[in-house]
Amino acid sequence: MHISDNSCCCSFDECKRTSDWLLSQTRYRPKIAVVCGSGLGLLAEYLTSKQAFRYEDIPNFPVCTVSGHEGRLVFGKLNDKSCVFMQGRFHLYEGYSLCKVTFPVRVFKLMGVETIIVTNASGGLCQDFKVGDIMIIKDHINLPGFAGQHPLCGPNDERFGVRFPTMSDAYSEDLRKLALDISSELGYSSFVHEGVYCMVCGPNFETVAEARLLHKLGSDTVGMSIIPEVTVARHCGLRVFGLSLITNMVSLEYSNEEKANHEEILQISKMRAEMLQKMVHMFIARLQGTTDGE
Ligand SMILES: O=P(O)(O)O[C@@H]1C[C@H](O)[C@@H](CO)O1
Ligand code: HPA
Repeated sequence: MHISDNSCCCSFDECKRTSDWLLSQTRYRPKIAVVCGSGLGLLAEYLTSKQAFRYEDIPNFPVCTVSGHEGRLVFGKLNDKSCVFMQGRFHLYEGYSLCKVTFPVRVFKLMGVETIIVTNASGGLCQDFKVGDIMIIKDHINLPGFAGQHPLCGPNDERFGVRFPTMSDAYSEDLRKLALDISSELGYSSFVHEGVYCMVCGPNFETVAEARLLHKLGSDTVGMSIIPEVTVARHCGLRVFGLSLITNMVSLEYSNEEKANHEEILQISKMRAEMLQKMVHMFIARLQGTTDGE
């Protein structure tokens, strides 16, 4: 029998080695981490007193291979709070194992991070959504997980979390409520929704039949990321908040001439980055229990 073993590259000791290296290179001790999705690296722009590391310079870190993902880890301050932003993430379709895809989450945990904010670009399936809308992730459908592509497969290391973690409360209700309040204060309520995100492996965009299936399953949006990160974050006890930008509407009809493409997705992300930025910044400012000394 084949037993997948993640201990090769993402064991506790490997994560600790990277975490110790980062702690030795920066005086920041962030309690908040933000993962920037496709074209959303601008979210880190307003950090003050920035200190950035290229992924290739960080021991054990994977590197980004997709455009719109800069590949930099940026530490800095937002509203007097230390934060670390990942400008670029890793995807299963790039050929990385899911333990590599989620490696930074465990490194953050060992560095003392308590809350992780994940963002991404996704295709809209819910017919009430429009391109440019923002979805607060309420729940998810882990399709690769159903098919055995799961970041927690293999021996479980209890130092990170339990063998059988619960996922029914993956996206903190308090944090979702906070984000809804902020959207209303910013006047964004007409284009901010709550919904269910579904992950596919990619890299191809969905066929019409697949899109119809995902819609029928209860997915409001579909994308190629976030869920492995969220699963590993919950496994090791981090609080999770997720935002997905609807960069395209997925075709549910054969007659639809519009086809999703990565360049347009990046264009929409850039156009809406400022609004996401405002939401994320206000959100961080209001996060309880994240004040720090450094
Ligand atoms: O990292 P995210 O999920 O934002 O990236 C999305 C999914 C694909 O990587 C890419 C498709 O354009 O954008
Ligand atoms: N499908 C899958 N992933 C995506 C999409 C999509 O339509 N848009 C952005 N990421």
